[in-house]
Amino acid sequence: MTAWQRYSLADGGEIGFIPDFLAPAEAESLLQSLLHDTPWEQHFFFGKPIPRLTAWYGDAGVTYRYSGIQHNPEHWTQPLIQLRDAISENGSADGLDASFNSVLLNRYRNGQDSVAFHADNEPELGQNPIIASLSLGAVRRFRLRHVSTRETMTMNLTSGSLLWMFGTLQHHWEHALPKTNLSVGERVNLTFRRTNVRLPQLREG
Ligand SMILES: O=C(O)CCC(=O)C(=O)O
Ligand SMILES: [Fe+2]
Repeated sequence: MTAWQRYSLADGGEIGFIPDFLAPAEAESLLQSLLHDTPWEQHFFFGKPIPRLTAWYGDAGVTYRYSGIQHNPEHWTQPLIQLRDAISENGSADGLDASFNSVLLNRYRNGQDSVAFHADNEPELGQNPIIASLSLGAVRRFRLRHVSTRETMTMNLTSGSLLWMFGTLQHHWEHALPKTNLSVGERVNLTFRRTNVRLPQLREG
């Protein structure tokens, strides 16, 4: 595994990139098992299917809200536990205290599957979340865009690569995985996160 490529972006956004976190054969076999073994779900947004399939794994009680619906996580599988721990260790080696309690899987079936510009800024993720994003399968372009200056940065997320997002990135930058007309195969992306459990609101009086 090579060292981190580190990009410090405007206003304190930080990116770390390891192109070969997993060897090609390892990435391919993980891709095949995830495609086969994951309970993929199709979600809808205002009645329209979102252009990708998803799955959510995590510690018991770490729920995930989507379109106003509370989702319970799938139980961690052995391969996902191993991956989670190896990724945390990779973060620690570079000074990131990354202990994850959940992972969101996205499956992009072809070039028409995508994710629009957004920031991972849900309150449950905390002030400056540390997110690790592992890519498997087809190479896709990942775009970052500053929310006010519109400066952009584009990276190719290759199979087996690991992308770290941290610092103030989610405040000042959005990211997207655009559609492509190229004929591309399946891609699976895993974003490991620490999601704080929402406690019920205590009311006074
Ligand atoms: O697929 C990717 O590389 C990005 C996924 C993403 O941004 C997300 O799930 O929040
Ligand atoms: Fe995201």
